[in-house]
Amino acid sequence: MTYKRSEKIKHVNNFNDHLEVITDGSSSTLKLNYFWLRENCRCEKCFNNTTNQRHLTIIDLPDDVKPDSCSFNDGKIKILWSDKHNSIYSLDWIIKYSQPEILPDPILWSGKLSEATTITCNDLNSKTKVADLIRSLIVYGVGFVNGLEPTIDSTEKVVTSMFPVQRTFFGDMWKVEKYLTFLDTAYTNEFIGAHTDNTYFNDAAGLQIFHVMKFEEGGQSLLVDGFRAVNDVENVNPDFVKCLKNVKVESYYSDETRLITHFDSILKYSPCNRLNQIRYNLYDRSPRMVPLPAEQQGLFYRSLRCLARNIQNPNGEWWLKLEPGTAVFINNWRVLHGRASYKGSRILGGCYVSMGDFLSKARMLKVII
Ligand SMILES: C[N+](C)(C)CCCC[C@H](N)C(=O)O
Ligand SMILES: O=C(O)CCC(=O)C(=O)O
Repeated sequence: MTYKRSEKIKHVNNFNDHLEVITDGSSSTLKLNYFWLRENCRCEKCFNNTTNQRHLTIIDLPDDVKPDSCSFNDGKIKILWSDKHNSIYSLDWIIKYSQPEILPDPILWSGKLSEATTITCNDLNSKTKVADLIRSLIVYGVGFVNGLEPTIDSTEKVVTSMFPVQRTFFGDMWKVEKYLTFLDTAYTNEFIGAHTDNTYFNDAAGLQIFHVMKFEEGGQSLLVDGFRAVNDVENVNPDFVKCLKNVKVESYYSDETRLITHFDSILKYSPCNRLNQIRYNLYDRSPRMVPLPAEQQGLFYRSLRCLARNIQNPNGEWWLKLEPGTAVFINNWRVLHGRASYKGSRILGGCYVSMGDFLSKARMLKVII
């Protein structure tokens, strides 16, 4: 049930451990736990309105706190609590924090995606245009910015006009050629199949920005909607999706100076059980399968192979040629990327942006409310 903002209160009823608020904008009822209301009092004694942090801690309050009296008018609910504290709550605040954040719904795609938003460098001063790019990254997982100079500086300027760059051991802005600066296929001229990055980090980058600044032959880019592939697996066998959601696999990066590993599931879901992230990288997956018992590894491999077949389904692949001057922005929690092998010189610039910083910008521009 999604409540609209600026609804009106029709009734308020007190129950043993919660308040029920009936509004004129929706058929159902808001059920508000008394302790939740009391510990979220926004008066200056309970809450620091400068730092947006609570003053009180939950053990400061009696377990059985409940209203001695309760009234409402003009979109506000006033409560005198049994601990003799007075609180005032706005209905808009209650509605905002009584339901999940509202994001644009994802739209699954296969093959060439003409609906992805493209903006130009000149659009970066427009909140509306930047919001369009961000919306495309939530709805489709892909967006483009063109009009760049074919340089790292120009790429950095475009990205940092919207988001801070996420630093990893690869650096802040990276420049990728066929020299093994790091021990990864990306730093060769070989084919790379569809994958998401950073499965060996706890916090996989939310965005990956690629700008092919120079190329000679080959090196086309591949994009695949990971959420579409998961949907296809669900249609084959829901138990495979459940397995990929529950089994945690180890990924790793190893070179002479570092060994980075991280255990996590390939599919991760939001608290509302919506697919929130795919962490799929067959290249960086570690041989270590424990603690998964050997007798359960058969189901895991059947599940992963089903996902791999759907990811590698040619009908779902979008092959595109990134030209110097155009940067592709990829939602690395949803869309997989890869590239064809190439000959001669090729220079790829880019960077990561954390999912936290991306979603924060989306909230500031009201793409998420
Ligand atoms: C993007 N950049 C070239 C810096 C990293 C390339 C390494 C990607 C790594 N296999 C991963 O999946 O995280
Ligand atoms: O070279 C490319 O276009 C992409 C390389 C890649 O897959 C990566 O850096 O994760």
